[in-house]
Amino acid sequence: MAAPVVTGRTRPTKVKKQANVQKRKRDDVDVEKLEQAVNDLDLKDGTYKDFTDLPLSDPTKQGLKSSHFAVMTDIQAKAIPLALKGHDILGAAKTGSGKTLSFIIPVLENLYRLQHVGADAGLGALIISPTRELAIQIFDVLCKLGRHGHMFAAGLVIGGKSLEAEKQALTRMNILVGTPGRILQHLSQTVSFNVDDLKMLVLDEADRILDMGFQRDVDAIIDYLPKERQTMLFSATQSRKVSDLARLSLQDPEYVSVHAEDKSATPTSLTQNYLICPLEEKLDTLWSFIQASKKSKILCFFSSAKLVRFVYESFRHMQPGIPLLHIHGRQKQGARLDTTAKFSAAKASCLFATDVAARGLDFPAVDFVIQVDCPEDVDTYIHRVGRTARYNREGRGVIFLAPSEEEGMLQRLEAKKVPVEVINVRQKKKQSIKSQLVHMCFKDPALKYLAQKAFITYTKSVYLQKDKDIFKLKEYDFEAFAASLGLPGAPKIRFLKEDGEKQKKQASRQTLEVSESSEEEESGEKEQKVRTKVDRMFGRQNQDIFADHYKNLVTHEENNGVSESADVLFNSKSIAPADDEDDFMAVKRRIPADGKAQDIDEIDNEPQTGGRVVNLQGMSQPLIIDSNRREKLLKSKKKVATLKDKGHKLVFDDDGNAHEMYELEDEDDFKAKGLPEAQRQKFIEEAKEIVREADVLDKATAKMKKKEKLMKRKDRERNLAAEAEAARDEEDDDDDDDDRENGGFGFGAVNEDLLANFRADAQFSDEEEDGEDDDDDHNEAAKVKKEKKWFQSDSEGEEEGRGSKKRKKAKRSKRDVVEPQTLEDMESLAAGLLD
Ligand SMILES: Nc1ncnc2c1ncn2[C@@H]1O[C@H](COP(=O)(O)OP(=O)(O)OP(=O)(O)O)[C@@H](O)[C@H]1O
Repeated sequence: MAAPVVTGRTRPTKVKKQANVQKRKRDDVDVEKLEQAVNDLDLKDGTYKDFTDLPLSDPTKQGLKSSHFAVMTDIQAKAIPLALKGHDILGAAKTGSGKTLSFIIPVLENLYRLQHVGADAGLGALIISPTRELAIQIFDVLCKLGRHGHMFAAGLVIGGKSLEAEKQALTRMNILVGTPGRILQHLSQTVSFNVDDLKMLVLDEADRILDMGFQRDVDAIIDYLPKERQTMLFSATQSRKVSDLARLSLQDPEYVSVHAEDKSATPTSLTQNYLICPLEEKLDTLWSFIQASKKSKILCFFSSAKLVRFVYESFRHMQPGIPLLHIHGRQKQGARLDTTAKFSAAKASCLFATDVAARGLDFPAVDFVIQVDCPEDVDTYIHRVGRTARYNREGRGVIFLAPSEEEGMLQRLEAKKVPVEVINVRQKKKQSIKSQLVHMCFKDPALKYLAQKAFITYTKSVYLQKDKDIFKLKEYDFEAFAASLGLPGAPKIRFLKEDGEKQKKQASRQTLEVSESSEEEESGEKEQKVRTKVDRMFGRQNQDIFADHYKNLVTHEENNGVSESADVLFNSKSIAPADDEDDFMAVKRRIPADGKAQDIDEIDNEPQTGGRVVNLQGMSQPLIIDSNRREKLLKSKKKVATLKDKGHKLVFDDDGNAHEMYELEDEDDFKAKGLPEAQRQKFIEEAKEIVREADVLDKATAKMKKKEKLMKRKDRERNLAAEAEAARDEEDDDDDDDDRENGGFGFGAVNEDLLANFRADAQFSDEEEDGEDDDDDHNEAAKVKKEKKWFQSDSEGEEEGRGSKKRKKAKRSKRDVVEPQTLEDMESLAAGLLD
């Protein structure tokens, strides 16, 4: 049977038609037997230990064998028999305990027994994963197991790939693995994507897929699916929320929780520690740890992508002696896949990651999981730390806890049966990298910018954390933290809602405003302005490393004394120190619709309306810009350019003084020159005189040139004529008889005609010169052309040759004429030559 066909990474197998037919017949018999065996399955605990004990199809058995899966794990032994019988399942088991096979095997087997195969059958099973990497991993396991004879077409749909290519392949799919967003996109956009016959729905990391982040997508997906289906949910942190069960229309689900009675919610082979580490010492500690474990495979978790990037970039600069990698959700798909592949293959490496790598990923042989930033909850902790100590391997997890986080986090861990032991850092081995980070940030503005962003996103993440017993914003020393990142000072963060209750309600991105203007905050300006996307961008940008485009814009406005325009346009809080002297992006004045200028302070105290009138210097009309238009305006480079002053040219005098290109004359001098009309007349007369003189000179020069040209031409002509004559003389003497035999077609005849040709040419040239000065090269080329033509037209040449003999003889006498000395000589010579 064919291995699954996949989109993106296709693994087609060509199976001969006949073999297929025979196989199908065998399968039919197989299916009947299997169906019977499945019905007879004993669901008592501990009945089945090995995969061979289960009634599985031959292709699946082969797949398991070739992957060296023999003994089932607890979750597999419990969940697979139930799933084979068609039960809905809520599966919970520790990380790394083999949950993937617990749903892959039933998917293959149940569809196999239903003979839900081929393009006509449509989609039979849908497996949803919260991340692309996990979807790929599941798909790989599916392919591994299915490639030994299963005929299903299986596909992988994750973001970051060609939607069109996926659309084409989707119609043929029997099993589909994907992320919620992409699956929903296909369900709503791909007309031929048929899910009416779906038999199985699987949610891996179900608690994550069912949480707030994916709620809308998942609910929409469920709406497309038939209600009659088997549904399986798996996670290491499975919940039995009634609401979730209702959402998914589970029917009498079996709750399979194999480790519920265990002392620990984490694998027993996992050693877990925590160390108390103030925020400002985190990077020193991490660096020292990496230095001490250069031969290990380490996975470090951070709370934000910016922090991951900053630590990766800065540590890389310091050459830690171990390959560094980083992964976060903002990377491109290719880079993410590349990183996961590299880290999987590496023996010793350190991967900095966000929670995008926290769930489900099965990196082989990870030695350490370091949670540099405290996770949002214990479930996240369990998933993160579960990247090590997988399937009976040993592993170690270490979490860095700030002093204020210790108590709350330990309580939460204990409540969820996660045993962690405190450890201390050996101070002797601890290295400080603060000065190096300061140096790097000073030298490299991009790194400094990253550090600022890292600081801001970290602070933001702490602010947005729901569990305020762990994350106590006021307990952190943010100044020291900023210094530890190499920053000269902490970028100021303004939290609009300080009240704890309100924080919870309003814990969304919009409630957090970031500004580096400390003065502004201290002044307690409470007014909330409508902030556009651009405003926020400007608010966040580090002015030192603004994109060039914006830098130019700002510089230009400043240079032209319209610094207020930038600020008004962007409506941003000043991110420069609010020093009156330094008016970078500080609003000086705004002109309201009635045209009366007002101080900015007055305006700021007024309630904001949608529109605003701005007078930009260098513009003839006051410009009315409402916030919508302003945003549009800013998106268009062309329009922004129209707001800029066009600039003006300066000329420098001999002393190096700059002047306007067209400067007004001194008034007295101007008056002394008389009335404008008289001045104009005088100017015209003077100009006329200059033109007249120039004209005479031009004419004389033109005449001389013409004569010179003529002389040259005549000279050439005379020389040629002389040569032709000499040649003829020779032939006249020696080859008269030969000429006659050849019908007069010999070199003599040719030269004779050539001469005639030159004559004609000379005449032609003269005529041309009367018209306009012609290019010498052109004439020369024309001559060569005519020569060629001559040599080719035999009869013409013969005739002309004979006719011109007399003329030639007459001119032979003039051959020895004295070299012309003057123009008159030349002209008379030319006249003679031309008859
Ligand atoms: N029966 C088995 N025999 C041998 N190895 C197995 C078996 N089942 C699973 N494994 C291996 O155990 C590892 C972990 O399996 P899997 O990724 O399915 O765990 P999981 O429970 O899904 O973990 P997580 O909760 O982190 O997603 C894999 O490398 C897998 O190949």
